Amino acid sequence: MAPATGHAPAIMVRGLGLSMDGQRIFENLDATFPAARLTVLLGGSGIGKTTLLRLVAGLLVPDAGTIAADDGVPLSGRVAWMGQDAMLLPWARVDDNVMLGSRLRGEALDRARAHDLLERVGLSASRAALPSALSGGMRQRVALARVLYEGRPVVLMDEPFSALDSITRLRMHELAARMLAGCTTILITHDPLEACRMAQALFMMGGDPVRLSALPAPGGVEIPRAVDDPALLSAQADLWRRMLAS
Ligand SMILES: Nc1ncnc2c1ncn2[C@@H]1O[C@H](COP(=O)(O)OP(=O)(O)OP(=O)(O)O)[C@@H](O)[C@H]1O
Repeated sequence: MAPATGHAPAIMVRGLGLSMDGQRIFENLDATFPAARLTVLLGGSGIGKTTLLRLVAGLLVPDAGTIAADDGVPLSGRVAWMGQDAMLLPWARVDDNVMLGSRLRGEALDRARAHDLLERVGLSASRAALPSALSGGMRQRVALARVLYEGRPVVLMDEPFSALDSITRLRMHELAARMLAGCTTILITHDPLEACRMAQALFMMGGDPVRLSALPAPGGVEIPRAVDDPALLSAQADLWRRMLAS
């Protein structure tokens, strides 16, 4: 099964300006998120990472500037979102949670696709369960299946694995990297290991006004990288130094 439908565009942010409650968040911010790659976005707490993702998702409207796909087609309707909280409906079964988007849009439910995705995330046996019967890691796997069910070429992930234990997190990296191949993905994380395992492009957000600085990703587009890869370990140490210095 293809991981996503539609062309995965590059996303271009140009001259972005935003203030909220009298506080300037962005001023003349530029960034380019490459097509069909997983971009990791790092940066200190409160710098504006989630706000940038919300702007890309169309959940917020900027005061100035543009956010556009490089193919000229509007981003609207081409974006899926996954956050730290799985945000499952507690009264709906796992498979119904995966198909929630179809139900909300009044479309036919693609049960076969939902079940296939649940199998791929290792949750076939739980597809009729309620979310309350699942662990945190299982809930995040349902959320991943739901994002993939949407088949959108652009996927925005706001610290999706941060609430998971470290082993489950490593497993989620395997799954997400495999299943998001071909999508234009932006992943926010505070975890240097996650950044170095997953990034095909890596940006650090910081400064006043806020800017995005490109950092070298550990090399190669094959992700996730092995936790003991020397290039990863060296990049991770470098990231820790940068984060401690910022
Ligand atoms: N709805 C809102 N109204 C007013 N200010 C907001 C709103 N949402 C966010 N902000 C402010 O915008 C700034 C950026 O917040 P944002 O959540 O984007 O940061 P972040 O980098 O994602 O932080 P963290 O890593 O802690 O999640 C913060 O100063 C925050 O207080």
